[in-house]
Amino acid sequence: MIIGILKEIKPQENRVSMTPSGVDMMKTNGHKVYVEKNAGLGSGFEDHLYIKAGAAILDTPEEIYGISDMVMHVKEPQESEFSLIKKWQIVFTYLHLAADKDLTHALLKTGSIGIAYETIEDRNGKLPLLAPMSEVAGRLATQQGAKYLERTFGGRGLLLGGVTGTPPANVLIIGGGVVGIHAARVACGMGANVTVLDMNLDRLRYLSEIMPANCQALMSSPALIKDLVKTSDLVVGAVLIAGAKAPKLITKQMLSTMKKGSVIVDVAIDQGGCFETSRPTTHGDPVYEVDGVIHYSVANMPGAVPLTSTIALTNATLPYALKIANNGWKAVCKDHGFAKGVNYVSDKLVCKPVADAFSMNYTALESML
Ligand SMILES: NC(=O)C1=CN([C@@H]2O[C@H](COP(=O)(O)OP(=O)(O)OC[C@H]3O[C@@H](n4cnc5c(N)ncnc54)[C@H](O)[C@@H]3O)[C@@H](O)[C@H]2O)C=CC1
Ligand SMILES: CC(=O)C(=O)O
Repeated sequence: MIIGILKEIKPQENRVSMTPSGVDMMKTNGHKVYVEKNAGLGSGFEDHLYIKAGAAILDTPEEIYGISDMVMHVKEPQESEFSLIKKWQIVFTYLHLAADKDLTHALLKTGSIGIAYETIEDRNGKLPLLAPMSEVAGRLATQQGAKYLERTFGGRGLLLGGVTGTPPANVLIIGGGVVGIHAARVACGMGANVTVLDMNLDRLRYLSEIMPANCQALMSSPALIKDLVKTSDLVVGAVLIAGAKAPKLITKQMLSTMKKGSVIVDVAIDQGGCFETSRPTTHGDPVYEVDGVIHYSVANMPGAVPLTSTIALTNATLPYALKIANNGWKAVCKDHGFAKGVNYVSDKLVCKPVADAFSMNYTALESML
């Protein structure tokens, strides 16, 4: 198979979808890899490393799209790329379609096959290609929250852990999955008073067993969220219903009861955000204020730390890319977890949560195989 590695063009996105060692692995398996010029630069991989591993470098995205059977990205294709995507080309990347109707329509028009990292499941129903970036984003959520609580960044002027004789900050984390646990670990390590909410009793039991004493894990409910936001200094939104638009858990009215200068970090913004007042921001302009509450809602948080994120991401994506290249996407769909990653085939939406998000027609993937 011919695989094309595109340079990310989303603002301040410095990750890349394959490392030179991934190229080497593809080559060993008999595949050809083309890498767009300088695609790996932001992650510390110069073109000569890709050439040494066996890739050829092409100057433009036009050339990469033109020659490849499968293109790989980190983030969703941007508007300038829609006309370059070929019919029946495999587009393997994060797509987050449920958050973006225009993107969904644009990709369906290309006639390509969209396989989303974030909806592929493993045999335990977990999301192995989302997890590494959720680990990064969870840790960053607390790091960014702590920063924006500083007075010079517009916050209340509170140190997350406090110091001797002063109270720590109250951190509320809604969603105790991968993002949630990593956000909680960092906040606990910094000495904050942490509450994690989830709907899944098994997950709450696990969190209660392994988290330190300054973390309590509670059953999520609208009433409890309404109550807790009033005393929270930092709130992290970390819920997910796989593939679907995020539920809105903090309304504008609830926001108005929060302390001025408190911070909310909506990590779930890539699925539309779980706070009513959230809108996507960028690393260049990451925050805005509503009712005196600082909102941080960058949709590609791991892009801030590409040296860590690229390695973590490609460790997870490469085995799947290799399976697609070795067997073809249809054969890999015999694995039901992988099949969940296929979001659209030509002009048909085959991911039900995405179809539901926009009341669009859903086609069962089986009928396309
Ligand atoms: N902004 C960014 O750069 C990034 C965003 N994300 C996003 O972060 C979100 C969370 O991802 P993960 O932690 O990997 O998902 P996950 O599936 O590991 O965890 C989600 C948790 O939310 C819980 N949940 C669902 N509804 C809830 C509710 N109403 N109240 C409380 N908990 C609820 C689930 O039980 C689950 O434990 C996703 O939207 C993901 O796409 C992930 C990585 C980077
Ligand atoms: C998960 C995702 O969309 C990201 O890492 O940017």
